[in-house]
Amino acid sequence: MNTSKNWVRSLIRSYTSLCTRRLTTSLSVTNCSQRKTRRTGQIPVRGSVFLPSSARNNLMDIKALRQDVKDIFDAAVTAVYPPEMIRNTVTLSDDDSTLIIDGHKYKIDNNVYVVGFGKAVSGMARTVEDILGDHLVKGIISIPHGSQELFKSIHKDSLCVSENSKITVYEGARDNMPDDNANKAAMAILDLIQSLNDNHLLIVLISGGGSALLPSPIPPITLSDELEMTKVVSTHGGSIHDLNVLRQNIEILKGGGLAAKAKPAKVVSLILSDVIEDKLDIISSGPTSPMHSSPRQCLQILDRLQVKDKVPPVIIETLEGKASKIKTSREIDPQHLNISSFESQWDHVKNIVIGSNCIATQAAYLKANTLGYVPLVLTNTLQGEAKKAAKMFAELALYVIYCFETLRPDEGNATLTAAEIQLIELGINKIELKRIEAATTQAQNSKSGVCIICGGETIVNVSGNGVGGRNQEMALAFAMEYKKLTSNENSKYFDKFHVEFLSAGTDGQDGPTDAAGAVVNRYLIPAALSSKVDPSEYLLNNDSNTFFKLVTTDNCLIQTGLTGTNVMDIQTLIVKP
Ligand SMILES: Nc1ncnc2c1ncn2[C@@H]1O[C@H](COP(=O)(O)OP(=O)(O)OP(=O)(O)O)[C@@H](O)[C@H]1O
Ligand SMILES: O=C(O)[C@H](O)CO
Repeated sequence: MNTSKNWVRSLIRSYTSLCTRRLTTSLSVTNCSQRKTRRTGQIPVRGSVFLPSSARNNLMDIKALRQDVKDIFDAAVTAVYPPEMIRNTVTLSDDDSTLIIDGHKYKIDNNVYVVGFGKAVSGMARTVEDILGDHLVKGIISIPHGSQELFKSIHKDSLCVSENSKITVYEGARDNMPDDNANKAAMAILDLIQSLNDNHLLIVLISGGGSALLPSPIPPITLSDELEMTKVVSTHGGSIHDLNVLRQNIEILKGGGLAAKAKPAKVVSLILSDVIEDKLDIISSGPTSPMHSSPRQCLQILDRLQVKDKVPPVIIETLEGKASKIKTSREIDPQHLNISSFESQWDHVKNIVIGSNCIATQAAYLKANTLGYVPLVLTNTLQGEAKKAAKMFAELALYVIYCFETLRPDEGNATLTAAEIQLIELGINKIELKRIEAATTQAQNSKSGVCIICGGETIVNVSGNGVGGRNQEMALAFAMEYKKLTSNENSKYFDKFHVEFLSAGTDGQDGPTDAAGAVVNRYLIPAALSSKVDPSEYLLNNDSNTFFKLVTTDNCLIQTGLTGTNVMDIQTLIVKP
């Protein structure tokens, strides 16, 4: 047997043994009682982390790769910058008489109104007003507390409404929770839209965070009942989908309510999606989208989460009352459904998604291509535990390395079996594996690297008391997992590859930190360990941000500042020989 085949065999053996070991290793177990003795809540800082000398020899390559991965993320965020997206979608005809929105024409004559709610709506509103000029009669937007001041302080004035704006700005929903200010904004919006007639055009600006910024409980439910329900559902395992289905059924303006109240005015919604699969009824609870849920489904959600006795009784009574009487469009027997009358309820409305995670990852793809990589968008629906996603990315990095290595003519593809099994278990399907393999072949032929791009939103069940976010946690977990996977007798083969992994939020803020996310490579963990900093302690304590702040010579934190947009998170993995 020739030497290269021996090498492959030993690689299979060590890979398989690693897989077996991994099944019995748990990264996520946290011993809270141990940490109760810590007074500060964070692991004490033991010194800074410096790059090892092996890394310093490769410094130029490492720096270039890190810059590339950051540039790819920047390109993704820039593509969904609210003013750009609005300008790409909305134009005024040369004679100033027609507004063209996504190809649809609206005759206008000083008869346009604007309402909006969401974290990215401020910049959208500014641009719409700039385009409309005198055609805009009046507007109201509801945006997060302190955002105008914040955008000004970071010199992003184009994200703030102008000084003499006709748009009234309400700021509220501290900590993404419905509050009095947001409720006042919702009631002002309700008054405005109810005053419109069929000569009016209403532009609705919607982005993530809009649900909390537009609370409009149907009496006798009160704002505090709604707040209580929001807290209970989100702290008992309810997803944003669960929460927004409930909101659709207990609020005036959600679940299509805004579009219904604005009738007979024409309604055009410009939507920046922050949810998986861009579901219109879920983004900000779908104020201008047909509702696909019913009170009965709401009761089932509360049953599943086992919170029926924790939610204010008035909400349960309302839902039960409605469930006994009302049928939604979905519950009506299709044979008896009068399709034309259902559609006519909606023919005054157009919902247009102007920005999404898909658009952002597409821009990342183009940038990676320009930088000479072979790019691949793997998914826009990455979900689940951040640590589990990290494991998947580490396995993917290894898989790409194996593809690069086994593409050598005399080595066959035996090594892929163990890697494939592991990745399939982690949710990557065979077609995706084939796409990665094809990209690697292309990279091999063009002597470049592979760049795998993903988007979506993961979760962290925070059990520690450190400071971090889901993206920083994923980046740290990736670095640790990659180190673990490659620390065997074949490590010198893995050392022939540069691996750079970034995970960051497009809104520029990852959890309650001032970073958008983090970028890591294989030097990080050895550097930390040799500086007597144990990364696993930080990971267990959900203290990724503190950990990355220690890495002083190799800036791992992505610090964009608030970007003014929000289309979930982006991950980029580069593997280059
Ligand atoms: N110490 C921590 N380590 C890791 N993750 C954390 C930590 N503290 C909070 N998080 C996570 O941060 C998330 C909240 O952060 P963030 O505000 O960025 O998300 P969001 O509410 O989904 O808003 P958006 O969709 O606008 O990003 C929570 O899901 C929580 O799991
Ligand atoms: O506001 C909301 O409901 C979430 O951000 C999803 O759009």
